[in-house]
Amino acid sequence: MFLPRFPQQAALAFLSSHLSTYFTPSLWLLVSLDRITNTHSMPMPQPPNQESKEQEEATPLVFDASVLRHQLHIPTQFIWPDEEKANLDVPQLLVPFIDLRGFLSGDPIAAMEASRLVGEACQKHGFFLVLNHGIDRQLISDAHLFMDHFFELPLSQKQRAQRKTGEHCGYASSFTGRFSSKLPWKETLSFQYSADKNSPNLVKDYLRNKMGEEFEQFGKVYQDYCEAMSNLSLGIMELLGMSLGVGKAYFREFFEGNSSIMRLNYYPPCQKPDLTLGTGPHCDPTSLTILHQDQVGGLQVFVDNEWHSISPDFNAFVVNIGDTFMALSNGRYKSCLHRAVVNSKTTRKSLAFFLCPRSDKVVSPPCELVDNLSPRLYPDFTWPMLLEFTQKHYRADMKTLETFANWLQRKSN
Ligand SMILES: C=C1C[C@]23C[C@@]1(O)CC[C@H]2[C@@]12CCC[C@@](C)(C(=O)O1)[C@H]2[C@@H]3C(=O)O
Ligand SMILES: O=C(O)CCC(=O)C(=O)O
Ligand SMILES: [Fe+2]
Repeated sequence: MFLPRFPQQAALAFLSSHLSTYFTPSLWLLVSLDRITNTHSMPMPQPPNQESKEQEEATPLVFDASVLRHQLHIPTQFIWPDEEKANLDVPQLLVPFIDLRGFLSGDPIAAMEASRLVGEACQKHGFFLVLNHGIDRQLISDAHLFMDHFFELPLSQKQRAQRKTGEHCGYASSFTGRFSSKLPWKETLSFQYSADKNSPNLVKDYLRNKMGEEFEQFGKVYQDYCEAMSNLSLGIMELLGMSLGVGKAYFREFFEGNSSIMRLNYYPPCQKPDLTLGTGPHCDPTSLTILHQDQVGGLQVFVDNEWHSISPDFNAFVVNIGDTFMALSNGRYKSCLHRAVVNSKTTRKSLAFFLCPRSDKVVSPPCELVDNLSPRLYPDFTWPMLLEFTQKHYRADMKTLETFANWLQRKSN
């Protein structure tokens, strides 16, 4: 159900998010509030008529999964055009499983082999999996468990951390405030992480301040998780540096003190998964993404003109190159289009750590990667400049850096 902000319906929206705690799903089905408001009669499933469609399109929306899941028809704003619609049955992507055990224990031969595999995958599509990464299993399980606690809260409580217009952190139920079509079927909670020694508790403090004292433990889990992700990404930066022939210290040092973004993606079941998308096609504008998906599956990557899936594996992290690293490698390594599909039965969760350089770092490739045969592809920039661009221009193709470069050029004229 959509919760338009007309006075009478706003009251119902409020009621719905509060009463959901006490009403069982079967009761909800009987007391379908929108049907009562629109027709003053008990619900009879019907296709949306023109009038209700127009009303739906004209009013701001709230994505409340606890209510939406009982709707027979999903709102048009979530229906993707035919050429972009999800295909749930796609071939698997061949991605290397990179065993980090030897590298992490200091074995130089294992490090060479791991960097070779990483380099190969990054030239093809920029996706690979890491195993034996050294991250505590309990920490990963806790990070998933605390996601359930958060997203199962009534909407009004999650909205304590509401993402505001122009900001990229906080709680967002879909992108209802930002876009009016092709909306993703998901809720997210995003926050900033800093590896700077002067901000040791950024995540913990942010979550406690937004959500209240009782979220102390919640904050601690994600503070620890981000720290673990930051360390793992610095290790991967060593492998990337070796594979590009600039030495293992180069990118590691570049990302020390990183100022990154953590995002919890929560995809409720959708009654029409073939019409919707959990996350629309995009390239990550950030540097490196380390993703942990639960056992449900839904991540797809566009390679060789076709969507491919990456199956979930609790023991593995999915790593992908983002646009910022593509620029740092002077285009040698690919930032690849990907998306997430949803399903009709099970909620899906993923934890995404987006590595970003400290805000004052200039993104410029090392001189070893620039010569007559490989001239500079992108201008110098800082991460906050690219972030400003992606917040103002939604992109669903692989040309973000080119369009960003033109935008920078126009801005400087
Ligand atoms: C649809 C989008 C949301 C996003 C920007 C983008 O155009 C593509 C990726 C998304 C992402 C992922 C990492 C964090 C984030 C802030 C970013 O820079 O790129 C988000 C953007 C967002 O949520 O606004
Ligand atoms: O949930 C997923 O599998 C992918 C999410 C994603 O691509 C993102 O958050 O940028
Ligand atoms: Fe992504």
